[in-house]
Amino acid sequence: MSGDSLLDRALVRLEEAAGHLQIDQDVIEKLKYPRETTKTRLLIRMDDGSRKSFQAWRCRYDDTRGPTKGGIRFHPHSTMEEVETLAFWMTFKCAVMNLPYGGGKGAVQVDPHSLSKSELERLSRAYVQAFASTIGPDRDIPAPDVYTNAMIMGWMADEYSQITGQVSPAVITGKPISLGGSLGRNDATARGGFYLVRNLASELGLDRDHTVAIQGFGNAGQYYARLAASDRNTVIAVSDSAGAIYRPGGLDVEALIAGKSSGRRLIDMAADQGAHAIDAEELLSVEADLLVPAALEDMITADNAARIKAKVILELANGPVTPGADKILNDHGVVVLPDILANAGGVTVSYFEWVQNRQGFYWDLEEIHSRLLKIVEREGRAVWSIAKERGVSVRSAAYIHALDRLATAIEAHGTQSFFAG
Ligand SMILES: NC(=O)C1=CN([C@@H]2O[C@H](COP(=O)(O)OP(=O)(O)OC[C@H]3O[C@@H](n4cnc5c(N)ncnc54)[C@H](O)[C@@H]3O)[C@@H](O)[C@H]2O)C=CC1
Ligand SMILES: O=C(O)CCC(=O)C(=O)O
Repeated sequence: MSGDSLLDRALVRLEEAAGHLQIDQDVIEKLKYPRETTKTRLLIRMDDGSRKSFQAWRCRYDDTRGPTKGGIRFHPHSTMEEVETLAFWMTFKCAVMNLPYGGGKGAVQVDPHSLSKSELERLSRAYVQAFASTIGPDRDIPAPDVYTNAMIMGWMADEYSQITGQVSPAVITGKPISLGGSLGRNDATARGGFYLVRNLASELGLDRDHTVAIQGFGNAGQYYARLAASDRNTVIAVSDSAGAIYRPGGLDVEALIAGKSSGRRLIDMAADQGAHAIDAEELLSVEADLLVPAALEDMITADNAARIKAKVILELANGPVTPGADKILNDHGVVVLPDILANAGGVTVSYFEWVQNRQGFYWDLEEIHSRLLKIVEREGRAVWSIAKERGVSVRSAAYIHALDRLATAIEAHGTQSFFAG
């Protein structure tokens, strides 16, 4: 790959995996470009009567294995390229877990914290109005991502039902339970990562009482902290967008979650916890056995990777480690459990939600957890075996596993279906 954009760097992983498989070059060519990206501006009325417009995108990267699937992000720095890269990752994530989906993603370039609740609702409804013909239960199925949540998914599902004149809960996942959401979707991203670490703990050299540092304290980070603490791990450092806190003896996770839900920043809770406020970057190099990036992409780079002391990195965020950092971590013996496997619990329980919506019959939490566990263990073990057998990183193994499935499906469709002439 020639350039150094986010998508170019993501495609490096595709090329690497392709080198390990006998795959038709047409397959690789197909996976290098998004199938369709739609861009629009959403125009909404603000509470004071003024008008504002926001750039928005939805990308359907590849639908060979099923309808495209992936979250919607509301973030002031979102770009079209970020959306396409996230949709590329979704394509591989769904294939790693063997879910019957392709990959998609969407975003609005907005700081949602600057909007009132009614402005946020109008923006969410405007997104669905703009993309009503892109999304659909058999075409493209959104879900929550950074700075979006169940409430927003509920508004979006409602808007879609109003537009189509039909109740269509399966068009969006991550909805409130009262609107057809699934039990267990709230902590599914963290739980999938937690099951993966627990299953591979002895191979990873992690004791039951290992220490954990978590970057990002939203849906993925908070639930990981809770699951880890309840399994006798010690959470020693956490961060949010305002800064990080560190206490070598362990933090009180439940108090931090309660504080965050009442609108406090982590650094404002440092004193209550007997913790030090540290530089956000310093969180990456604390003496923790496990480092969990759970914020945004490109956080661990060639510039800071050598300072990491953790034995294992669990990528709950999408794309937190750059290819340059991967090399350094590998040389230092740090094992990276890659995003497309580590954070796939979220989309897996989204799949369960979609299945339940379509069958109109809902499972209890025990069933959700046992189905998730089975898939994470099955695919996690398969990826681990590929890594050992081929002597490659866990990331390369996950890409090889996914690409094998994607190539089989692309070839089954027939390559003439997408190359004219
Ligand atoms: N929510 C989900 O189901 C899934 C989320 N992910 C990924 O997990 C990551 C986090 O997503 P969510 O937890 O859903 O988002 P969220 O919106 O619930 O939380 C994001 C958190 O990151 C923090 N943050 C933002 N910038 C930061 C920075 N520079 N340093 C430290 N913290 C920072 C925010 O303060 C907030 O605590 C993203 O990469 C997302 O794509 C992946 C799979 C599924
Ligand atoms: O739950 C989903 O469908 C997608 C979640 C997502 O956007 C992700 O895994 O990055």
